[in-house]
Amino acid sequence: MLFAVQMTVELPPDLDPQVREELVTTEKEYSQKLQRAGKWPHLWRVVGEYSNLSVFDVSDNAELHDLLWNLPLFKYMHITVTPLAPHPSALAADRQA
Ligand SMILES: O=C(O)CC1=CCC(=O)O1
Repeated sequence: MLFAVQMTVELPPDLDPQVREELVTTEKEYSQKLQRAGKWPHLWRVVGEYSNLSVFDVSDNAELHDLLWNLPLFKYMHITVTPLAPHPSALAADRQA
């Protein structure tokens, strides 16, 4: 199942810089592990915002929930999830859900 997920990061301005660095580093490691596993096939920056637009390829809602819940930056994110279905006019196979 494919889901479009937008994650907008809102770190507290007074967050300790070292904590911030550790969070960003562990977030990168976590996301790259999932990208290599094929669970997170698209990760795009939303231009001009501390936000990304991602596509997840997971078995079900529960798997997506677990992956998002375990994001190191989860508690500093506003997340919206959009379930995707195949579009009848889509040509590219990788655009099918
Ligand atoms: O920078 C972001 O958009 C948050 C994020 C998600 C995966 C990652 O590496 O950073």
